Amino acid sequence: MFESGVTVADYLDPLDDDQIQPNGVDLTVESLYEQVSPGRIGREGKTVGDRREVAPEDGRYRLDPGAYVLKYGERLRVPDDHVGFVYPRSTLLRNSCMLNTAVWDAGYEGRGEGLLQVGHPIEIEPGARVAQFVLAAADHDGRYDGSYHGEN
Ligand SMILES: O=c1ccn([C@H]2C[C@H](O)[C@@H](COP(=O)(O)OP(=O)(O)OP(=O)(O)O)O2)c(=O)[nH]1
Repeated sequence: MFESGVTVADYLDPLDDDQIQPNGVDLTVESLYEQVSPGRIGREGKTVGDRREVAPEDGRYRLDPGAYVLKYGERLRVPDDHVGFVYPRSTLLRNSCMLNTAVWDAGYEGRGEGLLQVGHPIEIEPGARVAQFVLAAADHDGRYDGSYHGEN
């Protein structure tokens, strides 16, 4: 079962009431980055490549097609007995863009990141709502204790 937006709101900060949706809570864009050096995924361990922050122009990001790492504006926590998912706002899809996301583990806490893929030039304002976080009831063995715990 998925929790209601009002319940999900208990696990995010900061938050305005207009971010609370029927089935989840909207996430905003805090900052965007272009990756400038390779990362690595080994059988043991991982590294994330270096990044260059994208600067807004006249109060908005003017994004050409490409891949951008997006840092969300809200710090969130995935409570016990739950798993989190982030979905893009459909307006992104309708504008030929996509936000790629992964699983948000029980016990994770932090200001997470996603991959914004821009298929057609788009303008996005810093602080604009771009995604929605939902929480589903779930069994789990242990809690997230990886290197991204408490990030950002
Ligand atoms: O789109 C997402 C999905 C998850 N997370 C956060 C929450 C999650 O609990 C944590 C770690 O995600 P995952 O387990 O997929 O990363 P990993 O590459 O397997 O890292 P680790 O080895 O630390 O588990 O990152 C994000 O920031 N963005």
